Amino acid sequence: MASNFSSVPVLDYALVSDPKRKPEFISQLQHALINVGFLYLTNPPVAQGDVDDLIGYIPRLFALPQQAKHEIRMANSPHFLGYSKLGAELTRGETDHREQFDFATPHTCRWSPGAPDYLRLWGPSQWPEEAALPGFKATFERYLAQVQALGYKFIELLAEAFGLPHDALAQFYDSDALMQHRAKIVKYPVPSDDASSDQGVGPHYDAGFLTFLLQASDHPGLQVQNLSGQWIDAPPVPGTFVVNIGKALEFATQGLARATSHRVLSPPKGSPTPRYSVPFFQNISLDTRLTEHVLQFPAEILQLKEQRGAAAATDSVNFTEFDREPSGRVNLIGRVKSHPDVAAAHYPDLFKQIFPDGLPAQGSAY
Ligand SMILES: O=C(O)CCC(=O)C(=O)O
Ligand SMILES: [Fe+2]
Repeated sequence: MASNFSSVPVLDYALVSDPKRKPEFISQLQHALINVGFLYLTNPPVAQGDVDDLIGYIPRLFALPQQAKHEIRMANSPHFLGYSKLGAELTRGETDHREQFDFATPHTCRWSPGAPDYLRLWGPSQWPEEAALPGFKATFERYLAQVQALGYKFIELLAEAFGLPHDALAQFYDSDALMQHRAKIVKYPVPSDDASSDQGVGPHYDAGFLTFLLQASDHPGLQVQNLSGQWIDAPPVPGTFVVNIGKALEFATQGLARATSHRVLSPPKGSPTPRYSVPFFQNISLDTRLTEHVLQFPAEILQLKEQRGAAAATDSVNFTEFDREPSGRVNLIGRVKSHPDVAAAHYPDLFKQIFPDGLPAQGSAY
């Protein structure tokens, strides 16, 4: 195996704006995309003041009275946006030990009766009452807009790293107003002394194009699976994002950009504080069928993939339907599996297809 990795590479975004050093960045990016599928980004173009403000809000968000969180529960939302209480989510059929709020960039739902179900996947966020957490919504929206802009820029850099014109992947997006990207604010609580599982979130791949993860406390726990199947730590590094590749981008780049399996372990028993994180998931247009967009890569770039070698078999959640179905449908199926109770309320037909025996015993709290 030519290119196994034992740590996650660190790339400095400041190089991008220095014409002399940008080629260095592009070459490091090419290596990280093809061989690792994860990287740390230092000096990201997101105001540190906004990041710090967001980090300050997170414990207060989770400390809202249970009733205030219940009012914005995900079960209210056909868009799978809102609050999920501890243990409400499944990965590989196992309960994840995390509490979370799903928010998204602004979007007006385009669905109308008779249109495909998957157009309902995007719509407005549910925000806590302004008086309960003054300034939180504005801060988080400011943060999301900056990470969204970074995401589009990063896709251009990725195209360059793969020898394509910088706008080669623009075909996967609609205009800004028609797009929606999603971010979660997550709390991994310290397990109680008698807890049997340390699954914060089980081994999985992300679904979309790129994920930009802010590790918002100093707890390690994120682990990334290398080519031989070992779990490599990706601990928090202040001032950085962890960037990784989703299955849709892997498919769109013919496997050049590697989607890498990862998981999060709960904080150790007895820790004084929980772990917090904010993953931002960059989506592609809901209507895109990936098989209809074949990118033409230079032969010497495609060769780099052959040199990488194959990844060991993994039992992480996979997304096999990508090639045939519109991306919105692939995503909707993923959401139904993760949040069956929300699906039962809003997508009863699809729910019955996927869970013919009804709600699983766990993961049905909201
Ligand atoms: O919380 C983290 O550090 C990572 C979360 C993650 O991988 C996910 O939600 O997809
Ligand atoms: Fe993930």
